Amino acid sequence: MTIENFDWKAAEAELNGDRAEVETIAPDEDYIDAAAVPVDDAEAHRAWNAPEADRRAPILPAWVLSRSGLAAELTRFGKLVAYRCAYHGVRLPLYGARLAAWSPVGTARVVGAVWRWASDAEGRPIRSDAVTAHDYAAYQGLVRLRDRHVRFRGALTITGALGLTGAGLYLGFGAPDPLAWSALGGTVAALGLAGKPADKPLVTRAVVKVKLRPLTSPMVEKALSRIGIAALTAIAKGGEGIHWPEPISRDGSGWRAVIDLPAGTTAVEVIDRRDKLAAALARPLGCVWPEGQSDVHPGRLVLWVGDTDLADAKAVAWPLAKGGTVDLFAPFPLGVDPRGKAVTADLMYTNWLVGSIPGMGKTFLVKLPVLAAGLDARAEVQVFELKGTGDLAFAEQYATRYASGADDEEIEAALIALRDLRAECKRRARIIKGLPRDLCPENKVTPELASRKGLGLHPLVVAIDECQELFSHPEYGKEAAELAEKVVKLGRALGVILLLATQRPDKDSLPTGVSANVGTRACLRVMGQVENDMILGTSAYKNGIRATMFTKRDRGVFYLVGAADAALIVKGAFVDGPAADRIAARARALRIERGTLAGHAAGEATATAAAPAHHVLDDLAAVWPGGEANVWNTVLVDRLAELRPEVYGQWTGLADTAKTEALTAAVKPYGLSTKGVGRRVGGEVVNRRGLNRGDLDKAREGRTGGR
Ligand SMILES: Nc1ncnc2c1ncn2[C@@H]1O[C@H](COP(=O)(O)OP(=O)(O)OP(=O)(O)O)[C@@H](O)[C@H]1O
Repeated sequence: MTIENFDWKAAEAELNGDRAEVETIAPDEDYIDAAAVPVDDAEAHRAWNAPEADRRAPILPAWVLSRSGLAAELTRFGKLVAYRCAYHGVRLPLYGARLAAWSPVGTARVVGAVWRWASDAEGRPIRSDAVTAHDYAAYQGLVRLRDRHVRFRGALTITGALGLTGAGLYLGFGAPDPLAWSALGGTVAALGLAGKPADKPLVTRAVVKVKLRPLTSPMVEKALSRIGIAALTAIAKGGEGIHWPEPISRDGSGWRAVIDLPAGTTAVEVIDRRDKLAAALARPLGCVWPEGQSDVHPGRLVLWVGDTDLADAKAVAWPLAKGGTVDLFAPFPLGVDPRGKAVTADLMYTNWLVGSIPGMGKTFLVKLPVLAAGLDARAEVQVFELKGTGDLAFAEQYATRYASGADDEEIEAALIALRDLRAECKRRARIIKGLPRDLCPENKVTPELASRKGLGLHPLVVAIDECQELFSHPEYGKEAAELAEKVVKLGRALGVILLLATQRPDKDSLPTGVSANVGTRACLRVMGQVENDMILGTSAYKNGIRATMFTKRDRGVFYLVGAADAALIVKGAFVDGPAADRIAARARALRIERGTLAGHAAGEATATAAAPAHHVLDDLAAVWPGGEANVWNTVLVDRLAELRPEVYGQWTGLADTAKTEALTAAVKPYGLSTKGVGRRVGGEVVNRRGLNRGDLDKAREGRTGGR
């Protein structure tokens, strides 16, 4: 059966098992095709056991669950109260003057009201009626009633007046000043209020409420039909409509609408016209955030419309600014999404790339992982800020290497660091290879291995801000690019993390081998597709992940790719200079306590030449003569000197006893001690101090004393 003459009613009846009479339409002769296959197979429909997928709505809105969301609401309320107090506070003299001006009228009104009450004025019309009706008996009764009222009320009024006069005299002549003035102020205010003209307000309004309308489906449909996408424009003319898989709901400080666009229209097309959508919804651009949900299908659009412009939102506080430490093997806080929900990111097992045009908050963003690494006492941090403004100078307090400047000297320091990083990667790879499977099941650094002092597998985070200065350097650029690519590819699993930030993401300034292999990408505002894809990854732009849509006002706002399954829009936490210094001081204290403050932070000169990373225990294992259980120290010292003359060469000139003592002292901090080892030399047994291979292996596994 072809699509055109498919009988839905018949098929539905058949699917429902109804045996109703169904009229069959004979297919047009022209369409008869012996080999035709039914497009909609009722049998297959019936047999298909569709998997059930529950979509559960959250029990509580996301902002209630997020500390930052809640804090944002409370702060907004607090600020409103403070603003109102300030607004009315400065107008108090004006309000006082108004009350004073109205108080004579108020006095007249109060006196008049009391007079009318005391003289029983309200009974006057009834008494007049009795006179007019010549009803003398009723009149006499009313007059008696009036006389009783007047006597009683008159007495009360006179007593009240005397009381007030007495109080006035006391306040005027005997009372303490504050009481007298308060009473005067209160009386004038009360009389002023009594005399206030009905059409004149005492206070002017501090906050004129602009009532935002909730987001409704007709509003969204109308807006979508006006953004210039043919299939959406056709909705208004009766074309295929959009579908609503979920009701429009409150989400954080905004509305969230989930929309299935007409068949063949993608969310990316709408994202591309975000400005037009904002105009059609009559909301500021920073309030309108369309996103795709490509894991469902490319036509699924999630439209979030905030109450306030993200660019106007207050700077986001960093939860670790006031206290706390970080475990780099768990995510650390980075900022909030447009809904106010906290966003976290990982630093372990993933390298970072941050990019944007100048002045959008790149360095502020780099601060966060650098500070987070600082707050993990195990981590070693190296910082190279190649702009020379000292934006990351806080890290000097705990970084083992630090350089700030755009001159060859600083650029070379970064290159040397990369060389050392490659050597460090090799060393770590060798150590990890040598570790037993149960200690290192996945051939990568685990939190336990990173915490073991002495193994040298601690997290090593190296940040290079304005890395384009290094990669585009005529002399060092090529080597740096090769090294960075190797480190990015190999270091991840070994706990060596590279954090690169650039304001010029093109292929000369950011080697493609590096940009293609980075796991976490953050892109603040960029101007074009090429830069966007350089930072966020190939096809990001095509898939609607476009940092080009951020405006000049969106400082600190970025697309984050790689931290979660989907790309996220994030407003980064804001840590200013003094706050960064305070956090860095905490990072330094953590290292002092752990005994790992070293390098630049400890006042040591930063390595200017590539000093290969090494460890005496690893070196001993490397030079150990094959098949020997016990080896003399003297033999080992000679072999070590051959392996690393620059380190152990100083021992070669020593006498045998001195050599033995030097090695004994060098291994002692790691719990390894020498013992007597007998060897037959020229037919005689010679006893000297030496090491045992089993002891060495044990010491390598659980050694202490280093980082
Ligand atoms: N998360 C943020 N929230 C609010 N404002 C921010 C945020 N991050 C940065 N800014 C603002 O943006 C300005 C520029 O930031 P930053 O110096 O990090 O820019 P940059 O991209 O590194 O610039 P350049 O490339 O010139 O160094 C800062 O002075 C700050 O006021």
